Amino acid sequence: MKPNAVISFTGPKDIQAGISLTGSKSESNRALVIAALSGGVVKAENLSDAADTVTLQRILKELETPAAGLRTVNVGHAGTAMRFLTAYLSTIHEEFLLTGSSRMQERPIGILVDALKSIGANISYTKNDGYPPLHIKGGLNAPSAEVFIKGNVSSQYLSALLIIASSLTNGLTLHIEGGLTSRPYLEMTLDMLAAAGISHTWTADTIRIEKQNHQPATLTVEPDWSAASYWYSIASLADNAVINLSNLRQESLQGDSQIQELMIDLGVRTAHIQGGISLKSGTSQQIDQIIDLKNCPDLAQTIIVCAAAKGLNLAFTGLETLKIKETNRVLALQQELAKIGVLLKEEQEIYTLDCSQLAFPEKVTFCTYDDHRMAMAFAPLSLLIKEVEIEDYHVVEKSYPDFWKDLEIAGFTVKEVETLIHS
Ligand SMILES: O=C(O)C1=C[C@@H](OP(=O)(O)O)[C@@H](O)[C@H](O)C1
Ligand SMILES: C=C(OP(=O)(O)O)C(=O)O
Repeated sequence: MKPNAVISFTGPKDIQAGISLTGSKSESNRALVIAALSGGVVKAENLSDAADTVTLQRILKELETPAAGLRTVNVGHAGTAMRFLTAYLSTIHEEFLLTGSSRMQERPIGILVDALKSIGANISYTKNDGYPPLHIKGGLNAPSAEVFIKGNVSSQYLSALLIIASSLTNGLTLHIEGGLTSRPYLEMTLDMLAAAGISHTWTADTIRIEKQNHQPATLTVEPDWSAASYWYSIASLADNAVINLSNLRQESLQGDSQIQELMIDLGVRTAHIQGGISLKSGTSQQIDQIIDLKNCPDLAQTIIVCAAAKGLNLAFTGLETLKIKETNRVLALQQELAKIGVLLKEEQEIYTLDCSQLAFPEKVTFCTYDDHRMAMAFAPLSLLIKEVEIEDYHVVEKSYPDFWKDLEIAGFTVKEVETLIHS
C-alpha cells in the first residue's frame, strides 16, 4: 500500500519563501538523448532530479555496454523516455524489448512506430497493436528520408524523430499532418538541437534536418516551469505571498513559462529579479475569454484546480491530449473537483467550470491516479481546506521529488499517514 500525506497550513495565509526548483524534465531528457547520440561531443548540465530523468539517464548509461541477445529496457511512467527511446533504440545495432508501467502500456505509440517503420525501422508489438511493449530490432539505415506524421496527438512523437534525424543516412524531412499540439515542446527540441550544432529548416508544415554532426556544446538545463506552476497556484490562493524561485529565465525554452501570463488574471504577478523570479499575490480579475491550453497541457491541472478553488467559472479548450497522459486527466479532474462541489463540464471540446456549489469540507482526500500533477495541483487547496489528504503522495517523484520538502519550507505541514488496506 502506498502511503498518503495530510497537508495543512495553520495561521495567517501569509507566505514568504525562497524555493530552488529542480531542472526541467523535458529539457533534461532531450539533453540526455542528444548527448548520447553525439558520442560525448555534447554534454548536459543541471539535469533534473525527476524520476523520469533519472530513469532515462540510467538506461542510456547501461546502453553504453553492448549486450548480446534481447535487452529489456523499462521506462516506468516516463512518456518522453518511451517515445525518445523508441526512435533512439531503432538506430542501435541491438535487439530490444522496450516496455513501461501498466499505464505506459495504455498510452498510444502507433503514430511514432508507423512513422519509423515507413523509413525502414523494424518494430513490432508484443501485446496490443499500437501500444508498448515494443520489440525493436535496431540498426535502422533509413533509405527513405521522408515521413508523414500526425501532429495533433502528441508532439513527443515528432520530437523523437527530430532528435535522431541528423544521424540518419539521408537526414529527415517531417511533414506534419492534422495540426500540431504542444508546439512549444517541438520548438524546444529544435532549439536544443541547434545549441548542439544541428540546424533545420521549418516551412509551413515541413521540417527538414540534413545529415550532420553534433558540435561541442554544453546544454544547461533551466529549472522546471511546470513545477513552478504549483507555486503560482499557492501565491494565488494565499492572502499574501512573496515567493522567489531561483534561476528561472526570462527567455525560456519551456512553453510552460506561459504560466506567467495565465496567472495574471488569477492574481499573481511575476517580477524577473537578479537570479530568478519573484511571485507576488494580488487580486484576481474577471476573465471572459476561453483559455486555450493546447500549447501548455501540463499547466491544465494547476490552472483548472486553482480557478475552481477561487470559484471562477472559467472555460478552457485544448484539453483533448490530457486523456492519454499519466491518467485520463479530464476524468480525474472531474472526479476530484466534485469533492469540493465543482463541475468540469465538457461540450464540443469546450470545458467549463461550474463553481456554483463550491464548498470546502473540513477534510478532503484527493486521489492521484498515479499522476504526479494531480497531487501537486490539489495540495495548494490546503490553504483553504483544514486538512487535505493526498493519496500515494510519493507520486510527485516523477517530475518534482522535493515538492513536499519545498512545501514545508514555505510553512505547510506535511504528515505521512497510515492508509487503510482495502481487500
Ligand atoms: O516533449 C515533452 O517533453 C513533453 C511534451 C508534452 O507531451 P505531448 O506532446 O504528448 O502533449 C508534455 O505533456 C509532456 O509532459 C512533456
Ligand atoms: C505528460 C507528462 O509526462 P510524459 O508524457 O513525459 O509522461 C507530464 O509530465 O505531465
